[in-house]
Amino acid sequence: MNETSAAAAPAVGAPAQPLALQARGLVKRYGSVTAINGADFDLRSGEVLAVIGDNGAGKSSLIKALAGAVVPDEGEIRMKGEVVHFRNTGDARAHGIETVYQDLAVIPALDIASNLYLGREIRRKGIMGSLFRRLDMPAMREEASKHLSELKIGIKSVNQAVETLSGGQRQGVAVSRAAAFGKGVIIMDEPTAALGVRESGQVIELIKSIRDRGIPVVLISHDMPHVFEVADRIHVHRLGRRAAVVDPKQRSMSEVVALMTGAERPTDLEAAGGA
Ligand SMILES: Nc1ncnc2c1ncn2[C@@H]1O[C@H](COP(=O)(O)OP(=O)(O)OP(=O)(O)O)[C@@H](O)[C@H]1O
Repeated sequence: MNETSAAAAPAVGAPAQPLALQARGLVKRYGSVTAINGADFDLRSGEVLAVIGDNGAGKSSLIKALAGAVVPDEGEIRMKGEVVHFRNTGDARAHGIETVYQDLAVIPALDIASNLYLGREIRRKGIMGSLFRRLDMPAMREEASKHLSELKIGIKSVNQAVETLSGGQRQGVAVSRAAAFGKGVIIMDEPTAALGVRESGQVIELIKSIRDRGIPVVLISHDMPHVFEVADRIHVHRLGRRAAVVDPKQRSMSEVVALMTGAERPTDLEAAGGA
């Protein structure tokens, strides 16, 4: 167990730390399809929680509910113990939840600094900003450089257009944007799916840097080696709900895949949400 997850597990007798993000009994139906079928979810402070499951298991629907992109029909979501109601992604963002989707949502023709501050631009001080809505580009560039270097993303200039970057670097910009604003939770949906080996490795390092800064990360991934490299715990999703929470130090990759497909049954402790 690493230091951060050790910190999340309170000593015997110590008051339990509220979970960074928690859900109980979430349900989401689309007509006759039940995408989320009574799902529970627990994210501890300072951990990387991998969410895995077969195609159609309902991972994306769960994550969308946690990110405000889908409003569940039933169930409860809490942040640090407080019940929250997300009507849209803006509500979740206002609570510090940032999501990096697979399709990234970066604008290739814009430079890195503008991409980082997309929709949250810094305006110039005084009347130029308040009335004429002029952007404070120097401030945005300076801040953008700081965010990139904090995560050790090696990009020469934030004036560079995103279309000139490699896939891994683009992913780095999207992750930096999430890390710059996601003070509560960062959710990443298949961040390495479209990347090569070296670039995937860089994204895994980024996830570790974010955890090291104390921000918990939810990582949806089909890539078991990545999951086992970076996750503190693994949430196994099956048939629209949480089937188990697994400690990657206690289980092999093939066992976890068997839990995911239903070929193997979880222990009672794993089925109840793990240790
Ligand atoms: N907007 C929607 N309308 C109708 N059905 C939907 C909608 N979104 C998801 N579903 C259905 O809900 C189920 C769960 O889908 P979801 O995308 O959440 O699964 P997933 O585990 O993320 O799958 P994958 O790994 O293939 O992306 C599927 O049967 C899917 O077809």
